Amino acid sequence: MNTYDLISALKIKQQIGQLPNVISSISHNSRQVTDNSLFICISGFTVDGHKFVTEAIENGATCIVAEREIDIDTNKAALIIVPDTNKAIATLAATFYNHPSHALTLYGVTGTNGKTTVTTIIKHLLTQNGLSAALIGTNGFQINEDIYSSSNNTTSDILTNQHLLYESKNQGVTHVAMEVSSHGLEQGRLWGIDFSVATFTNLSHEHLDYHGSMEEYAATKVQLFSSLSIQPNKQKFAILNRDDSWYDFFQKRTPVQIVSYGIHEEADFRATGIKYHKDGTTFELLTPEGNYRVQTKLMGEFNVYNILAAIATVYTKESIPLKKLVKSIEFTPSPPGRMEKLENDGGRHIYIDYAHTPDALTKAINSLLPFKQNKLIVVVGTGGDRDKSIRPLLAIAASVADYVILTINDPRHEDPNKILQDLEKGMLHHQYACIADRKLAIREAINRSSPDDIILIAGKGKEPYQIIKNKKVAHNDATIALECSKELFPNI
Ligand SMILES: CC(=O)N[C@H]1[C@@H](OP(=O)(O)OP(=O)(O)OC[C@H]2O[C@@H](n3ccc(=O)[nH]c3=O)[C@H](O)[C@@H]2O)O[C@H](CO)[C@@H](O)[C@@H]1O[C@H](C)C(=O)N[C@@H](C)C(=O)N[C@H](CCC(=O)O)C(=O)O
Ligand SMILES: Nc1ncnc2c1ncn2[C@@H]1O[C@H](COP(=O)(O)OP(=O)(O)OP(=O)(O)O)[C@@H](O)[C@H]1O
Repeated sequence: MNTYDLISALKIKQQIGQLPNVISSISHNSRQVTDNSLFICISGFTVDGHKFVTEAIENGATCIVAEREIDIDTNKAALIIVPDTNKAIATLAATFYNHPSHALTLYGVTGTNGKTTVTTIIKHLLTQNGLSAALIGTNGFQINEDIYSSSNNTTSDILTNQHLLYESKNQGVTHVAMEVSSHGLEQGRLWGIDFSVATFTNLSHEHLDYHGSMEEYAATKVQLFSSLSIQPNKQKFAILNRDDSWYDFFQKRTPVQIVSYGIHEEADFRATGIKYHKDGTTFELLTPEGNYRVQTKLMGEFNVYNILAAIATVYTKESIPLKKLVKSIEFTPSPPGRMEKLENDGGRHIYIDYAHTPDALTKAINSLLPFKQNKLIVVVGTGGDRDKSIRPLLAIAASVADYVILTINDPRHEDPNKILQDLEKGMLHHQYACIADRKLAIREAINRSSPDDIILIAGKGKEPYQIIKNKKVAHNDATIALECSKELFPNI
């Protein structure tokens, strides 16, 4: 792209050196810089990107955007000084990728729990009904049925987001479902992205180490809704959970039309007569356009909410008949690692789930209780170097189980024993063990179990690694559980 066009919208304090004529890519990561790149220095939580300018130039950067003067060889690269590189990167990303969200119908889903599940269902409803759709979130980037890349974050940085939207548009995609995290909103990872519909799942205790209080956390989340602008050519909607205690907070802070969903309160899309079966759930869907019987493979009340959110979102924005959407729900699979049942020869009912908040764990356990014939054993963990206040609350939620194994999801740099001690404080009974090694924790759960017991392994879902110190070490709860059950019950 022509460099002058690219930087035309920037607020520039100073320019040093001759600008290159063209820029072929933009990066904030010196390790990913290629020839004729623009490198933008971001001052992060761990390091300051200004330190990597030399490496960026060695890798081919010909233009540097920074917040202060840096000693560089101006024969190799020009330096542009701006007041705030976090703001500049949003402008550069939108300009470089030519505002792709304007050409797409973009669904943003936020809330403490359910973002991956709701976006996955939205994408499924769209593709099943003949639309070309992409998914961006914790499970990476997917266009229709093809997976293109994995993701480090639920909501990636603004450059990645604009790039993925641009790729979607280039590949003929018309609709994108995107997970929106509170960190993403707070850190401007969505600045310049134009959402058509914003959907709220729920709000409960999480990330308070980062946001400070539930009020601050809600104030961050609500930005997705308050930033929906009223436009003449794009009708926008906010889809809100009527049963969530934060409903009023959200509905007051958005300028667009609200569509509600829920189970207990009066709502535009409401589920009644919910029946939980071993292999799924059925309910009656009440809508302004009539009533429909819904049948799904997904388990638990929380998934009824997720389905309501997805149907309300897609129906409100698209003109797909509800009858067709309801039919598509029948074939919607659970996202990987979300209440995923592991078929095994040991006669145990083993579930892998991504619950890593107290609310999610309670909901996951509640979805299994109707089928409990024998013991319920729960393996639950939490992450090191993250919100410590969540730890005893997770153990309180797990205490509903007959036996609990407290373990660790991602130790990071923290002492494993400290994490276990914090978890242990919440245990409401003595039927538990603390096992820091997650593999041994899963093994112990299976070893302790009897036929017909339910084993819930919560916290990591299908994540293929554990973060130990700053390294990702290969790990897979499902593989470990299946190997252990084969080894422990070879003759069953
Ligand atoms: C605390 C936090 O949010 N950190 C995010 C932040 O990283 P950071 O500020 O630490 O970055 P840094 O390592 O200091 O680097 C600063 C700059 O130097 C650059 N750099 C760095 C090293 C180098 O050699 N060369 C170089 O150029 C980096 O590319 C960067 O531009 O910016 C990165 C890029 O956007 C994010 O990937 C990273 O998320 C980390 C991995 C993370 O764990 N974040 C969590 C807390 C998070 O964001 N979670 C949410 C919610 C998940 C949920 O739903 O529960 C999410 O959306 O994922
Ligand atoms: N609507 C919901 N309400 C409460 N808990 C839920 C809901 N949907 C899913 N869960 C629970 O939360 C776990 C994570 O679900 P999901 O991945 O859809 O949420 P998420 O918001 O995307 O999480 P994250 O952003 O941390 O990846 C599930 O495995 C399940 O235990």
